[in-house]
Amino acid sequence: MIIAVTGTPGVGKTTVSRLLSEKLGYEYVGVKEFAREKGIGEMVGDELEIDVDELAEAMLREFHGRDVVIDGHLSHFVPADVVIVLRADPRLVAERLMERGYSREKLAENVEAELVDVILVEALEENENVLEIDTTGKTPGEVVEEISELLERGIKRRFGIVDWSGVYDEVLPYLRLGSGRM
Ligand SMILES: Nc1ncnc2c1ncn2[C@@H]1O[C@H](COP(=O)(O)OP(=O)(O)OP(=O)(O)O)[C@@H](O)[C@H]1O
Repeated sequence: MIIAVTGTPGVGKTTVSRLLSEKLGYEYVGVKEFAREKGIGEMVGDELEIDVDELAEAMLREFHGRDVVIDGHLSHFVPADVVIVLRADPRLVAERLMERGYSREKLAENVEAELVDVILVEALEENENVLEIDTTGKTPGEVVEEISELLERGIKRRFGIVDWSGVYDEVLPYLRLGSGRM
C-alpha cells in the first residue's frame, strides 16, 4: 500500500512518516530526496521546484505494488492508496517555522496556508481517500497510533475535523496582511 503523508511545512510530516513506516514495516521515502535522486525538478533560487506530474509518474513506476510511506508536502499529488493530511494549530506552525529561521514572507505564506486548509483542499481534489489528522497537543506516537487505528478499521476518508478560524486574530500578526504591505 502507498501511504502519502502531507501537510503544511512544520506540521510534523517527517517525524510522523518515519515513525509510521517503522510501525507498519513499510519503506520510508522523502519526496525531495527521491526527486533529487531521479533528477526531477530544478533549482529556482535556493528551492527545488518539482513538476508534480513527473513526480507522480516516477513514484508510481518505482513504488507500485510496494508498501511505502511517502513524506512531503507534494506527496498528495502521487496516486497513493491513502493520503494522510497532518494538521496543526497555525500558532504552532508559526512557532516551529520561526525557530527554523524562515523568512517573514515564507512564514506568513505557510501559516496562512494552514489557516485556510490549502493542502487539505488540494489533497481532496487529487484523491478520494483522504484522512485528516489533528496533531495539536499530541505526541508523534499518539498521531501514529491514531493513523494506524483508522487504517486498521478500514477508514480511508475523514476530514473536516479542524477549524482554525478561532485563532485567526492571534495569527494575524504573522500574515501578509499584517506586514504592512498590500
Ligand atoms: N504530534 C507531533 N507530530 C509530529 N511532530 C511533532 C509533534 N509534536 C511535536 N512535533 C515536533 O514538530 C517538529 C516537526 O518537524 P518535521 O520536520 O517532522 O515537520 P515537517 O512537516 O516534516 O516539516 P517540513 O515539511 O518543513 O520538512 C519536530 O520537531 C517534532 O518533534
